[in-house]
Amino acid sequence: MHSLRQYDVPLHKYIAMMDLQERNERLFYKLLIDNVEELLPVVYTPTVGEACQKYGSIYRRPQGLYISLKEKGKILEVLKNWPEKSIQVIVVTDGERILGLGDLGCQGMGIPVGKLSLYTALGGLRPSACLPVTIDVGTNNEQLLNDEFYIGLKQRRARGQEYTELLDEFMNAVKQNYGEKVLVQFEDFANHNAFELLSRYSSSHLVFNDDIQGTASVVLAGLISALKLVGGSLADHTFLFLGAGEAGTGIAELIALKISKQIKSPVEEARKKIWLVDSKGLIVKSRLGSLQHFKKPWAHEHEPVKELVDAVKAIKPTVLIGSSGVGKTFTKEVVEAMASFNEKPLILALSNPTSQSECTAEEAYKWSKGRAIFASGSPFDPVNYEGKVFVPGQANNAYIFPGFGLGLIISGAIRVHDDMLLAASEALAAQVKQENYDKGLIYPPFSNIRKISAHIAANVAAKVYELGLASHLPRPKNLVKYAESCMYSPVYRSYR
Ligand SMILES: O=C([O-])CC(=O)C(=O)O
Ligand SMILES: [Mg+2]
Repeated sequence: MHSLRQYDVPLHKYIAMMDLQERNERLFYKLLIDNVEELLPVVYTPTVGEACQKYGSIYRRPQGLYISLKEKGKILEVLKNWPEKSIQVIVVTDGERILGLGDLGCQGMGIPVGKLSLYTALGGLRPSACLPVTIDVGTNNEQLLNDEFYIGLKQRRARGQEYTELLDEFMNAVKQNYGEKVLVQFEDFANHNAFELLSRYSSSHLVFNDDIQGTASVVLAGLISALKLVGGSLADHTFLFLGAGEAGTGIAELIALKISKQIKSPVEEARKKIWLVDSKGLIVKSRLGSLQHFKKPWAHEHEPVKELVDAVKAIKPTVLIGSSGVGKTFTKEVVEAMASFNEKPLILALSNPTSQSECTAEEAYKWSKGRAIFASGSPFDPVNYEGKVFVPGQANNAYIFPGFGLGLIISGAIRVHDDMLLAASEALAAQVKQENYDKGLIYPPFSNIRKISAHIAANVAAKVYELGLASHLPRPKNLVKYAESCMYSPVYRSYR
């Protein structure tokens, strides 16, 4: 830590951490686990975003497995080249929508690598059981196509049948090589492919889309927990989203599912409390003809509204959620409007990295005169507003996916079910303590994350058993203890 702290530039810390991961993996994880709050922003969001943007020029040693269009027909062979044979979790991207930074092509590899480091550090999966994969189908990023240091195929993205066949071959090869209990986590695909891949493989493979489902679960946890501060039940609230992509519609769907279970009515009824704004304005019935399929369920009866601020004034949400990947969109006017009709406006600025955040923590507190309950996807430092210290929470899927994955692995789950996402949300929300609420936090601190992950894993595994989707029988009695006992710890073996 002493050497790492010599670097002022976050990217230099990132490079030093990657070098350490290569040189001494145990020490890397020991450091990360013991200093999680300090190092998470280095190996993960936001620094990993900058690392992906500059991946070609900071490249030292290869990490992860690249599968390109050129390997079509030979993917199984390529998988067999990977030195580790017993893989439990694969995180895969095609780099088309890296965080809120757009198409970074092959340089998106930083994301699977970073996510899997967290699987080990936060969730206790063995490093050797984790496989980062980047599928290289080209990039439409002109700057990268003209960059001499670009590490991927220099061609525009393959689409349609060529793309589908490559992904299909990959998914089949994965199942053939590692069996049906390997978890495949899709990460940072563009909307059109993300929804399609999840629905295509969710009935044949153990698949999980972190941006759709992981984000949904972490946000729902934050909302359940925030009810302690704002009062009422979930069904008493009105939700407005800026952004109707993977995160936005994923979160909206999970909130609706939770509300429908609470009020014992169909999910269509619950959806009426939830409104989405996309780049063309409020999603309303009159736009149905031109909406992408994943937005259609959110088209409610209302006159067209173009601007977010006007949608806020018209809908009067109690909860405002930013998930569009576009920064600085929660303007002073938007936050002030939220604060004008809410005693404690709940504002979640989820887009990553920090540059894409809808507003900063300081802005949320200042513009709401210290009344907002705020959390963001990327971390912000505590804010001193008029003598009071506010600690913003980090509503990042990193709270959920490591424990969620651990729960699937220890139970030998063969499929993911939405009820498992609800189980993860409830477990996370239950970990928020009074001392956290006192600081305005709706998430527990990351410093306890391994314990939190064990609780999430246990609740998820319990649901896997309950749904009859577990293959590891019999069910362990104490699932929290069992989850803890399965976790990898970076200790040296003792030699005599
Ligand atoms: O990586 C993160 O910090 C969260 C995430 O999945 C994304 O923004 O795509
Ligand atoms: Mg992501």
